[in-house]
Amino acid sequence: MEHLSAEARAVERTDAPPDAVPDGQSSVDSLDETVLLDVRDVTLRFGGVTALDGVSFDVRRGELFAVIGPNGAGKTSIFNCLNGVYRPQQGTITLGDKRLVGRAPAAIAALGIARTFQNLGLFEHLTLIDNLMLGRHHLMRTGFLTGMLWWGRAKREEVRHRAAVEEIVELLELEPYRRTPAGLLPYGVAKRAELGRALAMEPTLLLLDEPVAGMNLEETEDMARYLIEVRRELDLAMILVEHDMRLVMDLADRVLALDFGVVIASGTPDEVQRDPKVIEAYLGGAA
Ligand SMILES: Nc1ncnc2c1ncn2[C@@H]1O[C@H](COP(=O)(O)OP(=O)(O)OP(=O)(O)O)[C@@H](O)[C@H]1O
Repeated sequence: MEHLSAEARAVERTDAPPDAVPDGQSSVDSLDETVLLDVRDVTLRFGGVTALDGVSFDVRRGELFAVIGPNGAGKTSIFNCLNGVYRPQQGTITLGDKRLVGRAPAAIAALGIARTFQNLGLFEHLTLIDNLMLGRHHLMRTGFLTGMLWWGRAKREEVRHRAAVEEIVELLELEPYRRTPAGLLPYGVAKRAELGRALAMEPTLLLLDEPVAGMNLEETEDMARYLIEVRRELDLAMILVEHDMRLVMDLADRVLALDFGVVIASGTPDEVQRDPKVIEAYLGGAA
């Protein structure tokens, strides 16, 4: 299984476009300047529909980067290009020194991109712990046959993976639900378990697809707290697609706004929030 070294995960960019580094913004200034993900000029068409039209952006190591836009703007299409489900007709996507376009979803997951799903990617009949263990499947080296032949090694590997899963359970305060089948988890907890499943993959880049969709205010605030905690504890970058503007503005370091597959603004949350094009397209002139 191919894994990136810490060095290979990130390449120094010296040709960042001027709008990629906004001036005088403390939250951005404190970020690692090293680019982890570079998306250049990506165009994706479905017949006559252009879902993404020359989209470019980059995500730095440890950054929480948000993508916003009205329905049909192209947010999900970006995620599907990043994880190999869609293949753009034009453009490049680079993670560290690895080009992603043309790779299969499993190969991209093995390079360190994990994703949470809006409608939950959990196996309902499996316990929370087993769902998290499955998240680590691609990290496990012992297959059934080698497990039979080298029982001691398989056991040691299982112990190591269970310990890693328990750390995630602790981080996300999921202890009371360890043995609960995923299908019986309360909604807010299931969304957190979904985050845990993705974290169990030990990603370098986590794609968060509407992590607070359908949540009440209390659950949303809880999730925000866990995302902050994950960020503090784990060395990973996140791309957040979310309709909850308060969450985006509170958590994101930088925001990219799309409309009809075109980038209409990018910068700090404040800059994007104030951008007239965003107000018109996304907030319908209400702000
Ligand atoms: N598989 C597909 N086949 C045809 N058209 C598609 C497909 N996937 C997306 N599109 C089109 O591409 C455009 C962008 O869709 P996308 O789902 O990426 O938007 P979105 O910003 O995620 O929207 P939402 O907020 O509603 O989830 C839309 O016009 C959509 O109809």
